[in-house]
Amino acid sequence: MIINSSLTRFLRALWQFDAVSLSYNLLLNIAAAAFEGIGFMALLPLLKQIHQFRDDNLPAPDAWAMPAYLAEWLRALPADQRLLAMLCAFFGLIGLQSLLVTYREQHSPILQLRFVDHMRMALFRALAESRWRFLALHHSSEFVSVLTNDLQRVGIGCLFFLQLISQLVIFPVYFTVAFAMSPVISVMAMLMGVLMWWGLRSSSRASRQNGIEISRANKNLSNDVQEFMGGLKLIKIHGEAEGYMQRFSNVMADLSGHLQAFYVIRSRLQSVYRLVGALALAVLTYVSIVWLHSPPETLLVLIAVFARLLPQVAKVHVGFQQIWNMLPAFDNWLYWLDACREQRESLDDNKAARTLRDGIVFNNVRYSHPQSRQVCSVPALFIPARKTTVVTGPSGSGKTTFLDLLSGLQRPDCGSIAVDGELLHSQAGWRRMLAYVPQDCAIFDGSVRDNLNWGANDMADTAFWRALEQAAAGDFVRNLPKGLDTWVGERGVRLSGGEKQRLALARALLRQPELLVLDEATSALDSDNQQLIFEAIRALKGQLTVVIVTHHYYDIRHAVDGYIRVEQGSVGTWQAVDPSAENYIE
Ligand SMILES: Nc1ncnc2c1ncn2[C@@H]1O[C@H](COP(=O)(O)OP(=O)(O)OP(=O)(O)O)[C@@H](O)[C@H]1O
Repeated sequence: MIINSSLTRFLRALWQFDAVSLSYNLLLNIAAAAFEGIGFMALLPLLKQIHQFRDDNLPAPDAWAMPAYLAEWLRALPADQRLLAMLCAFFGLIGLQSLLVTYREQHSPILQLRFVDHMRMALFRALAESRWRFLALHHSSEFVSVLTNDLQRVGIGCLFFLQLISQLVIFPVYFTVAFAMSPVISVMAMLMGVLMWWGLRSSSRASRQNGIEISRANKNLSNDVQEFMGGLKLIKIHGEAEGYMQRFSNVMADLSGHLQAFYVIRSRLQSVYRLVGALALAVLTYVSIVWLHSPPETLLVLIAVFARLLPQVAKVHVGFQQIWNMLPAFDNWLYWLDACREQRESLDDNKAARTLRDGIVFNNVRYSHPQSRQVCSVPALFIPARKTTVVTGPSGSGKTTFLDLLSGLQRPDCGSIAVDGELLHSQAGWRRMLAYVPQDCAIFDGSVRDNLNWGANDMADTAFWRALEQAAAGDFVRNLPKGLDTWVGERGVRLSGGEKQRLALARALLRQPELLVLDEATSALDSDNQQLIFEAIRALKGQLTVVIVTHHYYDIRHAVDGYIRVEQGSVGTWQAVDPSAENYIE
């Protein structure tokens, strides 16, 4: 039941993806099967007349299993030419069929690859559009595993499914040929096949359960690899590699165990089919000769049909196992796709940015992290536009949480946040108005230019250099071996911490934001570099709204207009700064 509903969902998704291509693939399969069947039918009169073609004692045209005009024409030919004509026809039909099969074999993998790409893109998009609150609750390895391992398995399963169609289509053709030769034997063979299928039905459940275990083991492996790679530097420094090796070895043993179990299910099935198939063939041959006294040519065709049919039945059964095994991976994809779509944000990020005129008002806002008792409350706060505000408070007091609310990443549980009098979460284009520089500044593998551009390629170099100068990063980028085209490595490993943060600030400024949010963006800098950034922020004073979290608030006093104090999850009001006061923030 569970298997069937999963299969239905899979088929629906494939159909909805590209009904035309799927139908075309199906038609190719039917055509190839029909030609194979007709080729086989051509064998029938051929075999029937093998012992007759030298004399002219030919059967009547209606006994030739072909249209009467064709039988008449063949009868009129001399015996040797008749045989030659039939062999040519047989070869022609099989040739045509093999052309169709070749074409189908090319078409199916393309359809499968497109389908998997489509699934991957759908999940990517759903992830990108879902709420941060939901995403932050789940480990990224969950998504990584679905996007890589699970979808790869769905691809393999999909290919098996497309092949299965061709094998299923060929069944009735073979059966018709066999039935024309001997109805009794054919019905007996079919009953045996159905019995065998029924006897082996438990393998379907085993394959599906095994598929669930493989998905789980793959997710654990993704998780461990991600954590290992993320902490590699520290693991090496602390010499903790051995512990990880042990973890890897356990996770891999788990995964290989389940993969092996599936190979065992498959090979057992194949060997059962070989054995029972041989037995069935022996029984049918015996029945055919001893009880039914079938002529040798009928027996020959029957054996030929069953010799081809049996491996097909085995292939179909194994193909189904592969599909049952893949379905949990498909279900995983569907589960996360639906979950992400349910958490879709309604913000229309494509709307053009506006200006921030007056300021941002928080009114009785409360927010609590999911599965946590930590609450962030903002009873009444007004952040004036075009001012630079520093947010201070002890570690863990809720400063980042407050910035997440301000940037619209998190929605308040109650209360409201309004920008120029309009509710933040009903504002189209809010994200276009702001730029955010977090503690971990997310530099990705690519050139300096790629990082400034978020991988796109639509800005002039002059804009880059202007932003780099503003972020006090112009000198260091000029000194890089290839300037803007220098590769910075994975997570920017080829740059120092300070260089990464200045690059991230330049990238933020390139967006020409109305609101610039910096969350301890100078934490990795020495005092000289920090001073450079603070100078850059001072230069922006009055041009845009800046909100900056820093523990070095004394050093930035000349660059800011006001401050907000956060204590134990409670965000205070905006206070003007008097930089001349010795201890300006109480
Ligand atoms: N995703 C989360 N789920 C549950 N609790 C969280 C989550 N993020 C933060 N918290 C909790 O909320 C509280 C405030 O965290 P937050 O990161 O906002 O503090 P902070 O003032 O920015 O700290 P720091 O100065 O150390 O960066 C902390 O106690 C933290 O444990």
